[in-house]
Amino acid sequence: MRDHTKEKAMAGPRPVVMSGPSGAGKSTLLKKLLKEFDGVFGFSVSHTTRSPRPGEENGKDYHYVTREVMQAAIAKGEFIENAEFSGNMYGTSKAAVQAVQAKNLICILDIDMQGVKNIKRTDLNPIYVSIQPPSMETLEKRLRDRKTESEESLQKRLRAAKVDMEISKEPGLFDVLIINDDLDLAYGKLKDALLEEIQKVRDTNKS
Ligand SMILES: Nc1ncnc2c1ncn2[C@@H]1O[C@H](COP(=O)(O)OP(=O)(O)OP(=O)(O)O)[C@@H](O)[C@H]1O
Ligand SMILES: Nc1nc2c(ncn2[C@@H]2O[C@H](COP(=O)(O)O)[C@@H](O)[C@H]2O)c(=O)[nH]1
Repeated sequence: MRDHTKEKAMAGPRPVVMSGPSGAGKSTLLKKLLKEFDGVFGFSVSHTTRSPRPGEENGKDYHYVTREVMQAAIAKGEFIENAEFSGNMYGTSKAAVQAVQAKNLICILDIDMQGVKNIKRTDLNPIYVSIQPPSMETLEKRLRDRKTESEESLQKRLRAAKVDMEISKEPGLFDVLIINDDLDLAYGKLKDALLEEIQKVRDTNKS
């Protein structure tokens, strides 16, 4: 069967992969982008086996599924990438990316470091953006203040963050590395990095 993900990836605007430690501020920044650039960006809704947090919506923030359902879908080849993070499964389905690309929008993927490495093996050809916290201390404070994690989950995320912060320094792994200290400054840098792609979508939509 033909893989339409590949055809669409080549035809439309380049997707954007946002990665970085849990708590660095990826969701905060991408939500600002989606709000300011309505009709330019679309979010790739991942699947996860973790439970929804208060305020999260099934089908909007994630597709919340059981491990059995997710494993079966992976076995059927429905996922571009998948990973185990902090005791749960996460993955990007082909359908999630296609849904955004079919609307000719810039597809944003919020994925962990394993996801980045796996996407590198595909021909999705995204712009790779790493969002990093100013320090481990700030990251821990942000995660604690967010009040979404148990102590066990928090410790797992902090351990993963240390590894992520080291690997993200690897030359050539990311196109853009943003330290999210002051939110407005970080958001400005993110917009600057994506300006060319944003303009392309706007030009296409005008014509
Ligand atoms: N520049 C900033 N200054 C202060 N607080 C921030 C900043 N950016 C984000 N935050 C806060 O830090 C917390 C973590 O941010 P966010 O949830 O966006 O991180 P994330 O990288 O998406 O995490 P995860 O990978 O776990 O989903 C949130 O409570 C958010 O409001
Ligand atoms: N490899 C993938 N990683 C993903 C995906 N969706 C989210 N994530 C990453 O998981 C962690 C934790 O997310 P949280 O919502 O539980 O805080 C975070 O680093 C996300 O970037 C995915 O589809 N694939």
